Amino acid sequence: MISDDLFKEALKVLPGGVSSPVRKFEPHPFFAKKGEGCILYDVDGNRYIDYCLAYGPLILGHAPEKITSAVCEQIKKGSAYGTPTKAELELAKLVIERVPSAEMIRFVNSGTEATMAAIRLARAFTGKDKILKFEGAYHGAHDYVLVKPGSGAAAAPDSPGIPQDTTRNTISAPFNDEEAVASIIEEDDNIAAILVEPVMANIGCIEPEDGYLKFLRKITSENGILLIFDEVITGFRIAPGGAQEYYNITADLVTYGKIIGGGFPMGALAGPRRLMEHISPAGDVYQAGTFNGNPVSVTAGITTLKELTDDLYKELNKKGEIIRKGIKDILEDNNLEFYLAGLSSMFQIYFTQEKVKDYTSAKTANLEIFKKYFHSLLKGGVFVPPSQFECCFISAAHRKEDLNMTLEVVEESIKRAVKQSPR
Ligand SMILES: Cc1ncc(COP(=O)(O)O)c(C=O)c1O
Ligand SMILES: NCC(=O)CCC(=O)O
Repeated sequence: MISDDLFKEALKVLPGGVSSPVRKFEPHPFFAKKGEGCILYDVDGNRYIDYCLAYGPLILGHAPEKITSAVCEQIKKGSAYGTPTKAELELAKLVIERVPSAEMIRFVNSGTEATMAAIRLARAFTGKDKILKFEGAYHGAHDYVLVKPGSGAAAAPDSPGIPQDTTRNTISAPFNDEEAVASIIEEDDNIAAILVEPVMANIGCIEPEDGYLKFLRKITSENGILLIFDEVITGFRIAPGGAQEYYNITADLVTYGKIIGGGFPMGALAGPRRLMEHISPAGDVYQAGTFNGNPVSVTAGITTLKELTDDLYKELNKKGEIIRKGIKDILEDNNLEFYLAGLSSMFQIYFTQEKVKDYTSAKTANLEIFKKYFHSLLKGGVFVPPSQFECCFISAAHRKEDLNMTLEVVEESIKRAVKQSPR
């Protein structure tokens, strides 16, 4: 059966034909058959150089041999125990080695669970109710954070089904705007935490302006507010110690997901002992899960972190530079002033001439051009997330030839998309 037929079948049994809204695009998504290195194959016989990489976790590419064999060995010994394991202790230590601010860690099953637990802990610790997040930031699909969210939820914001009593405790501010945050804090002494994606990667890829994270650190410390870095995307991607290391800022709590599970379901919440010891059963802030610290995910996480050496990060950064320099040249050669964003092994082109620094400027992007660009890339054998408001990722498995081939397809696709779209 080909993707077209499978999608028709899927629509009958899966809401929207998919298991997560970001996966849907017109006329229908392709159905994946297998992934190998940086290549994703579909059931229709196509192959794509993959820059979606399952939305970020696959930093080593699809099915890396070391992970596959470690995981297979683990599965033979059991897939869940409901008891502690030596492996989760090993992963905890590996994270703590890389992330100096982390003295303790709680493993959960997703980024969503991690931010939910972080918020609960922050509220319990500070005795305050509200959280401040940023417009266009996505922290998962739970009630506390679906206020002006990014990613797929940007198209359908403020989901029905969330009590106003919940969302009234979530304030959002424009990113990279010091005054907005300062005035909210001045007027409200009931803020438990600022929750921030240090690099906003769910509305494309927006870096913090110079000094912005430092400002957040200072204003939170001065006002008894916890600073939570949501590093579900940046964690173990932009540096071994994530955005805390990259920008040299120490957050109070950090949430992880994606890469930490080595391509398997996992999230985590990490921080100093003084905070983490409030989590049950050490403390009374309840957090639990049947699959927390699942040995299969933990094994994949350990194997992945061990592969992520300084040399590998250098290589990944170099690949990011090749792609970004290549796209910059394409834009210049064609007299196009679109905004190119990215760092390390992350990138996105915004089809706008504005400098993108927050949700409002990101929203000036021409989505018609993006759609044409996306479909043209797909036709040329390059898969990126199907939304202007997601980020593209590069893996250790992408080779120079893949990057060069990609740049050819990108050039053709940008030209075609612009030509076909009235501006
Ligand atoms: C920054 C950030 N936080 C949290 C999440 C939620 O993670 P998950 O999809 O694993 O629940 C995501 C997912 O994309 C994310 O990008
Ligand atoms: N950047 C948004 C995501 O990664 C979400 C993935 C999903 O829900 O499938």
